[in-house]
Amino acid sequence: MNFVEKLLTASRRQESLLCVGLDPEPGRLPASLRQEPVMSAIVRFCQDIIAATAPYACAFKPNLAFFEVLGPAGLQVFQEVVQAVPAHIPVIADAKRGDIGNTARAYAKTFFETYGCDAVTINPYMGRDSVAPFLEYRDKGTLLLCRTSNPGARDIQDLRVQDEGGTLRHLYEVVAQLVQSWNTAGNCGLVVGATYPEELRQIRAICAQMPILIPGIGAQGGDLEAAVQAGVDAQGELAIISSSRAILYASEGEDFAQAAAAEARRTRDQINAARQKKD
Ligand SMILES: O=C(O)c1cc(=O)[nH]c(=O)n1[C@@H]1O[C@H](COP(=O)(O)O)[C@@H](O)[C@H]1O
Repeated sequence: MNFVEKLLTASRRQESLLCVGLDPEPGRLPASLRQEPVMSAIVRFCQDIIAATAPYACAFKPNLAFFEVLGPAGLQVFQEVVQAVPAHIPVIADAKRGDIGNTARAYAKTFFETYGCDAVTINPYMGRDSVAPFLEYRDKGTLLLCRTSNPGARDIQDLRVQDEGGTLRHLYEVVAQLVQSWNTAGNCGLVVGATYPEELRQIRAICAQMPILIPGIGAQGGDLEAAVQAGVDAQGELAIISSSRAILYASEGEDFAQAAAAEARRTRDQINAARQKKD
């Protein structure tokens, strides 16, 4: 089963477009976990969050920064967290890598083979040959940054450049067009912030059948309904609406897992309501 099939299967089974982001911060763990050594505390925190929110999630997205910051043992923690995700739910490694060919090959092997992730976020800035080693893994997903959720996204991604046909377009539109042409194996996706629904709508029009990872709801304040309606495909699927802090830290007390489950369920239901409204 390739990434898109696995994503659609999980999404339909769970009736969910919600991706739970795993961005664990030691300072925000509940008091009881803060008594434990930090590595085991983070593993336990993520395991409990995964178990509590899995019924409402179509994917999990651990962000490497929050594991790498822990030092050498952080990658062991990352591995344990990836392994805690139920086998039927895809894991998206949020790594935002991008480098020359042999380095990219090592990154691809790291995320797809060493850690067994289903997809990885990649920065397309270095071009086709830097992405090619990821695309060789036909059953895995390569999700390319297109129009990110942060305010500075416009600094570079909104520049007007000529596309292959000589038409002036925003750089993010040209990225979407290029990724569409790289998608011969059906294993590409895009990353577009929920904070920019109009840009998301334009990108969905260019890449009608590609999965789009959409972070920026919750803590970043993106308009959930607008993002869902702009981001889904014609069938109301293939949008991966991601939220990290709003779910992870729904409660900083001992009831953190129940609170995360309640927030995940509420978000999943809001997303589904927005999907239905679009019909
Ligand atoms: O690639 C990403 O996931 C990503 C792209 C983007 O444009 N904006 C964005 O916030 N992200 C990631 O999505 C997560 C958002 O976290 P919350 O704002 O806590 O929901 C973080 O891990 C970000 O690194």
